Amino acid sequence: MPEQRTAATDPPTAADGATGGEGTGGEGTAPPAVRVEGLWKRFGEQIAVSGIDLVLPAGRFIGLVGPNGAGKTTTLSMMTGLLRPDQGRIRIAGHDVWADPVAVKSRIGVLPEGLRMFERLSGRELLAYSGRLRGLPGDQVDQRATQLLDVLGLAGAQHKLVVDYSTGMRKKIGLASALLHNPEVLFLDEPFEGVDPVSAQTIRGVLERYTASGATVVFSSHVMELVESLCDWVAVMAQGRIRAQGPLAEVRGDAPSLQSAFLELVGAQGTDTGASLDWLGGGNGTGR
Ligand SMILES: Nc1ncnc2c1ncn2[C@@H]1O[C@H](COP(=O)(O)OP(=O)(O)OP(=O)(O)O)[C@@H](O)[C@H]1O
Repeated sequence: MPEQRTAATDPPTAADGATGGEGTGGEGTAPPAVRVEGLWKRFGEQIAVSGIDLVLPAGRFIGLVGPNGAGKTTTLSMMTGLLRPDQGRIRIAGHDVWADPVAVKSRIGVLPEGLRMFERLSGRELLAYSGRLRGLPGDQVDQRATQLLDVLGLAGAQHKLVVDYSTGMRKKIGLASALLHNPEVLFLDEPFEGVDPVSAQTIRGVLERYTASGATVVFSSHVMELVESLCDWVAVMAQGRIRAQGPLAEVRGDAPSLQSAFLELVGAQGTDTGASLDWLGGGNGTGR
């Protein structure tokens, strides 16, 4: 098992200008967007999340990366109040997810994995429903919904039922719904999966603009090139543990790319890349 990258696993200090004491209220000392302490989750014999600590500063574009089964979705589900931890504490912008759920839910937007939506609503009806559920006035919901549908290229499909949307369209209407109330922190589980390059570029633009205004995006992905080009902060997870966290450049270290740093951090270098599958391909007519 590789060692943790010590410099990058230390929580950021006030000197980073990124975080400070929890709700101390002083200038430049806003609480981090997310603070996780001693978080555990077990499913039967399987430990999905193994006592992790994380500090994700506000105003950053943050990537949570890790191989399949690392515990990313489980962690995001606990951060957003969708799954109760066995042990540990999570605070969003200084508010405890389980002790103060209303304060937390009003501050976050969530695009979960395998998003369940009210599929018999049209895209526009779904946004109207989400906005009203968030307590926004009707005219504001209408205005924001129109703008989001336009920007995300869904205006032409706004009256179509969500059940008839493609995978990418579902991601986009889910994102619109998560952004409608202008949350402080946006959690996205694999937001670019199934999204075409043009739509991905649009989503990217929307998210970059959103973080530039001081909001925080936390998203999970396996696609290192994407994380490297979008994020300024990353947390690397493997086997339920945090292997590294910190500014992208620090986590990447001397490695030529985030991909190489990632392989080293998760201990996947030298993994069998399929050489043992010597029967595969070649068209030699044997063993088929
Ligand atoms: N509801 C569940 N019941 C049993 N085991 C679960 C459940 N949810 C997750 N796990 C297990 O917990 C571990 C972490 O899963 P998780 O979905 O959090 O990983 P992930 O990093 O999001 O993976 P991927 O990138 O493949 O989506 C895996 O071993 C998974 O099988």
